Amino acid sequence: MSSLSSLAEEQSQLSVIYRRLDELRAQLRARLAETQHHAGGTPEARSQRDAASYRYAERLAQYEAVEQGLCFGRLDLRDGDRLRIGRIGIHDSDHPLLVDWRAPAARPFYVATAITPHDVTRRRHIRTRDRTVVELDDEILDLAAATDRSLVGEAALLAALAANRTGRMRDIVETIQAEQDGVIRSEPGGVLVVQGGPGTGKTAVALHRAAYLLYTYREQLAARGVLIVGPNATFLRYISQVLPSLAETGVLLATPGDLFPGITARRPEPPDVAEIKGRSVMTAFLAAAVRDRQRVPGHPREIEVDRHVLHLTAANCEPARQRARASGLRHNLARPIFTAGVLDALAAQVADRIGADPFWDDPLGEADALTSPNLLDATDLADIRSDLAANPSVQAALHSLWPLLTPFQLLTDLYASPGALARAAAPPALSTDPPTPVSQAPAQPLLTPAECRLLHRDPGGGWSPADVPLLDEAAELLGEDDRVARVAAARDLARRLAYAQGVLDITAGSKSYELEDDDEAAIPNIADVMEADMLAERLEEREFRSTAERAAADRDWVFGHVIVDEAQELSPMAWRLLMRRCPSRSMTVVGDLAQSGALGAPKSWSDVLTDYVADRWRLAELTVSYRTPAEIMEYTRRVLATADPAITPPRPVRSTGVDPWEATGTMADLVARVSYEIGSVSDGRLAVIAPAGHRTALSAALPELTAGLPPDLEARPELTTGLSPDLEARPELTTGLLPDLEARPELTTGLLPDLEARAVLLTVAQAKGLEFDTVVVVDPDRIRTDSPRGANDLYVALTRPTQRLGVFTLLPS
Ligand SMILES: Nc1ncnc2c1ncn2[C@@H]1O[C@H](COP(=O)(O)OP(=O)(O)OP(=O)(O)O)[C@@H](O)[C@H]1O
Repeated sequence: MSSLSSLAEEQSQLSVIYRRLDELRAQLRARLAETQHHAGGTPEARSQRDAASYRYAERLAQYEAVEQGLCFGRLDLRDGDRLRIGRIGIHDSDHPLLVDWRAPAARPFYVATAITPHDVTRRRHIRTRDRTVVELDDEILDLAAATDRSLVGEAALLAALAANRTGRMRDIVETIQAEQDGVIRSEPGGVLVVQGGPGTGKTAVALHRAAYLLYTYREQLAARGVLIVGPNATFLRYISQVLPSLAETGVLLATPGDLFPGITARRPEPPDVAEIKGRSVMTAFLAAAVRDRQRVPGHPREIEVDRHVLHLTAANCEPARQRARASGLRHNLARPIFTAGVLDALAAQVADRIGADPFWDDPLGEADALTSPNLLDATDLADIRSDLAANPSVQAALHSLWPLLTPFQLLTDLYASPGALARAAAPPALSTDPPTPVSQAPAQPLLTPAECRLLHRDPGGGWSPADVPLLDEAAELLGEDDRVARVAAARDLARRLAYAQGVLDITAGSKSYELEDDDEAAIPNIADVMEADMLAERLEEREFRSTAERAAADRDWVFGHVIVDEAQELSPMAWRLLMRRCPSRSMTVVGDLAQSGALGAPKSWSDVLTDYVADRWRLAELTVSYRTPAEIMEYTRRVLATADPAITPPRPVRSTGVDPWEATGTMADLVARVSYEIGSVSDGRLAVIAPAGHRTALSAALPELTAGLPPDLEARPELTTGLSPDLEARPELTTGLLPDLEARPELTTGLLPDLEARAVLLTVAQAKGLEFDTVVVVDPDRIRTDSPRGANDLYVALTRPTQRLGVFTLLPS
């Protein structure tokens, strides 16, 4: 019970903090208006203004985002000092009013105990509603009264855990526990693996770690950005409010399907196809597919050029192919070497015809006999070559032998051709090039004929998430022929240099007329301090874009830190892609091996990481389940034992006194059960988790389960945009969030379940990482048998509720 005087004291201090926040917001609004008021000016001035505007808007968004729960804690220190802890740091002149939760000074709020008090005598949790203090919860850190309780701020924590869910994840900044704090504040270098059972706060910790790293290592990370990878778009929507509420906006949230700029890969695909595409052998498979596009004619081909019939043969193309391959350049970059070689061979044929010296072998013409048999000189040959290069028939022949390829074209052609698939899969020993030494044992094919058949598909229809790492691998193998872009950039630089030189000439020229006074002559002129190239660089016209936006658009972008959530789901090929985006290997890998539903899932974290960092990674384990009450945890034990007997389930922190129920019956019985649960969930959320095969029947029987496509969709346009209404109204908070969904609303219609609805129908894959007050799992046996990793899927489904669990077996109708 909070005493009235304590409440009044906290209220008065809270009002001071909010007053200061209002002042800071007003200052920022004024500065923002000032920069937006100016228009025109030099490109440099415009660019600087845009950057300043962006900074002010971003800061303002941060100040707006912390309105709720701005101050949530107080530390009373042994020396009599008091620190108030909040979502951001706020100063009044040089006096700190509020300490940012990420600052070192705030750390004791999360880790101090009676036994290790860190100079804290009292920790106070302050609950507020809007700008009013509603409750205080004090812990006196007194060794005499110490118990072995391991929870920090237990009352506040249990209140947070018991609260109804909203369909959106909340931040946990007020009640972070000591083991979680250790992970959040771990240094950014190297790979940190965070392993923990369901509900141990892995996602929460990952998001708070991103906020912590951006705060503590801002210099280092702001320019390169932080990437957070989550399993699917529904999950990203679920977590998308956490970072803005922690006043951090500069993070790119993406699914693996978003990681190839220019496409949003959402094409559904059978798990066995995705599994094949995810195998590491696909690296060799794609390399073989690229080599297969570097051809020499199987049969001699004739090309007619200006009435000459020229011959393209394996013999005259093979040296060119070998030279191009030996260059070590990537396919598109090596192409000029190949085309040059073939053009030389064709030019030689033309030269033979038109330049042959008829008297070369004349026995009387001794002088002739010593010279070349051909009358054409090097210039003539060069002319012939360039005529040939411009000839459409020659161009078509070169294209068919060694085409310029995009990753999209390579994969589209490969999937569409059973022959190309078979050639790419052939064991290296059977491929003709390069020849394998006879002594070497013949290698296995990379894929079986049946697996190749699974990959076969017609062009069109979009890309699946499993295609994305293959597109990325293909981009690496093909390389980009950026000669045209480089020429354009050089021209642009020349233009800017000429302009800059003109500016300097004018200012230098004007100096001699204007500056007669010695004092004025001492004032440096732009021409004195800047060379033309420097000025040209500063005049570079740049559209201002945030780090997250630039990162999302650039395949070669290298992130400062990468956080992977539900990391157990990623395929070896997806890891290759992610490692390319983070050569520094500053990564946080968060997951639970026992929850993996993917075919070909890793058995250990070493399996995933050894190829990239050997054994140089560190492991942190989270052992306490905050989500799942003891009764439900106990019930799931049996399933976990079949999924992976070696795994110890996490320890629950609370119990609800409500045991899970089990029932068997018809669809009508299920409807009655679910309707009852919906009625009793009050303002919380319920999910029915069922095998995909039951989807149609269940949505017909239970229309209140929105099944991803709410019946009143027209009345709720916000559901079709992929952004929640509040984010739409606040574009600054959406920077980098779900950019693809914004641009492609059709993808969200019916594909993203509405988690904010009272009740929703989901498959296990859709429910991964989410949680609800009540969950009804339908047909557990079918979930178990639907996939080779069905026991893991069932474990995931059963561990989604925070309060109530029902398990219903449907009788066949
Ligand atoms: N310290 C904490 N204070 C308050 N709530 C917490 C705390 N830690 C975790 N939670 C809550 O517990 C729930 C589970 O957290 P989270 O989703 O991060 O777990 P997870 O380990 O990622 O689970 P899963 O593996 O099932 O996806 C969330 O509602 C989260 O807010």
